[in-house]
Amino acid sequence: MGSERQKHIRNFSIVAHIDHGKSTLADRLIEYTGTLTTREMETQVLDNMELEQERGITIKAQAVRLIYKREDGEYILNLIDTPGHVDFNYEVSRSLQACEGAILVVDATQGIQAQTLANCYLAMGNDLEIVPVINKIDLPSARVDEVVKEIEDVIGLEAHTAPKVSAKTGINIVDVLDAVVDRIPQPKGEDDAPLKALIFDSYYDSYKGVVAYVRVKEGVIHPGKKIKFMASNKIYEVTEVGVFTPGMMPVEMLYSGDVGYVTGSIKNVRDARVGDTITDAANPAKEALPGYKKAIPMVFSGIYPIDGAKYEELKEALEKLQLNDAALSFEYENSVALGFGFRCGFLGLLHMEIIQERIEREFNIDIITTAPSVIYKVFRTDGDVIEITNPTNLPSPNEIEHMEEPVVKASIITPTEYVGAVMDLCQTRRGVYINMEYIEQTRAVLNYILPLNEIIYDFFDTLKSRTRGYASLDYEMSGYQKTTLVKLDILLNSELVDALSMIVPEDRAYTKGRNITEKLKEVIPRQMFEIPIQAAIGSKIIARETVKAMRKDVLAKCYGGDISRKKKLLEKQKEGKKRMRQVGSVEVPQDAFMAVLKVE
Ligand SMILES: Nc1nc2c(ncn2[C@@H]2O[C@H](COP(=O)(O)OP(=O)(O)OP(=O)(O)O)[C@@H](O)[C@H]2O)c(=O)[nH]1
Repeated sequence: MGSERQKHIRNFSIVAHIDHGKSTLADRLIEYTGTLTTREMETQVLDNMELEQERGITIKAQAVRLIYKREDGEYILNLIDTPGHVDFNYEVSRSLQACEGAILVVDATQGIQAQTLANCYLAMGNDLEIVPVINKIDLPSARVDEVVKEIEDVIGLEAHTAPKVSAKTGINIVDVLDAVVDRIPQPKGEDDAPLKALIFDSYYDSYKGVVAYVRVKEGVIHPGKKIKFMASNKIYEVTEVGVFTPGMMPVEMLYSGDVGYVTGSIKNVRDARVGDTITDAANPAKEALPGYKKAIPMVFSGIYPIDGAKYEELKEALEKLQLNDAALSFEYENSVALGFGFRCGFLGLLHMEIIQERIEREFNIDIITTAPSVIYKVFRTDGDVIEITNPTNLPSPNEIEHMEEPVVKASIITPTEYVGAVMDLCQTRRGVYINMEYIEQTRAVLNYILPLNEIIYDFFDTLKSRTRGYASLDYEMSGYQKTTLVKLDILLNSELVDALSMIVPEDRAYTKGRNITEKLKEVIPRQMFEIPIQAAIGSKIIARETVKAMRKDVLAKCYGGDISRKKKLLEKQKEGKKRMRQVGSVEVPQDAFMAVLKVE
């Protein structure tokens, strides 16, 4: 039946479509329960990564303990924050496993959006109690009654009694706390059973070592205890356990039902993987907690240091990032054009951009990223099937029987007036229409099968611009489909640049080749000699542009003998050079590698 203590614990997450106010609501809950003073609040506390704030999205799941006092007693509410972007669905799912319930925030001006549905289904799949909360009721454009109806009709959750709040102004926030206490079940589990604690997040701290965020399901955990990580089989002694207030506050013991952290001078996060179960080394549990939905990288690209000497540094940076990011994968790769680097696997394009930015900002390494690729399956004529994430490794056409590419089931919610525009976009991206449903006659849910390759570049941006920002997108992997694909190569000054090769559908190769050569012509600066830019399939050239030779030296601009000015100019030129990479005989700017992706 659970202990007296557990009656006063609730573990919950907040899920929502992006921008529906999850972080703002979390802040209000923190503020209301007095976990932080208003001054400490300043900015949204749960989004505390610098990058995250700039992009306004929640990336890493975090936790905070709220103390809520009301007439019938004092409750410990453990709030576990979850990310809202499709790239990070895996983090949502692992956070949800640590909870008994979830608040589903729906923006009263926007209603149900694609990720409202996706996150809600994810929570339902984890058997969580879902508490809908209608947010932004302070806005004049709020349509509370309609949104209640949408939630009831589309999701099938009772929503008349849902808290109707403004996370911004604080209206009715207490209703949310009451709903959490009254509707979300208390945790179960026995303190005297063998320890089972689920790691739902972790990060590397240079003083404490790996800090594992845990939900204790059974048993207790305290400093001095020898613990075993069931997947890695590693044993450590606990040095500290604690709770999030939201800073880390050490406590004597974590009991079953608790959410907190565990440290143990763990040097390597691979020993304490997210999703693993911690047990008692002396009295181990018979089996681990059911595994998480594993994060599988979907998008791969090469990352190379601009300065080849920084290869080791780049490796260390990736290792460090991996400590905090179970979904990031990398392996050594070698490119003729770019030298030593790494083939990295990401959840999606946003994830990739975030990693790139962190390498440059936090580790101060200038990098070149090559065109992202999905995982292609190549069925060889000799009967073997291989998986390709780097176009360079594609066997020659005569060795290929056929190829398959990954596809996703995409679900797009749009106001009905943009249905035509959305269908048109999906069509040009090789989409296959499945069906369309209506939400209250004003909006439509369009379901398509789309090649993953078509949506990893700029699908989302294009969708947004074609629907004036109103459409929302969610997608899930949906297997592989047979497609006729070819490798498109780019030659600079007649030399093949392996890092610019990409795999494209055969019927798109010509257009793509033309667009890429045109784009490269724009981004490659003039040099001392003429540079032909060619696109080729095998030995067949399908497009060509030329960068004309430079006529004047930069110094020619300096009249007279103003040395300091000349110096400045040379200095500036050196700065510019840093972002360049010598590829064969040609200097290629870093953004050329990304620019080729952005071509339609
Ligand atoms: N008017 C009004 N604006 C709100 C309310 N709640 C949130 N907002 C605003 O909506 C925007 C998005 O809020 P966030 O809390 O960052 O949304 P989120 O769901 O956490 O978004 P991600 O972290 O990006 O997933 C911000 O500009 C908030 O200030 C509300 O109740 N009323």
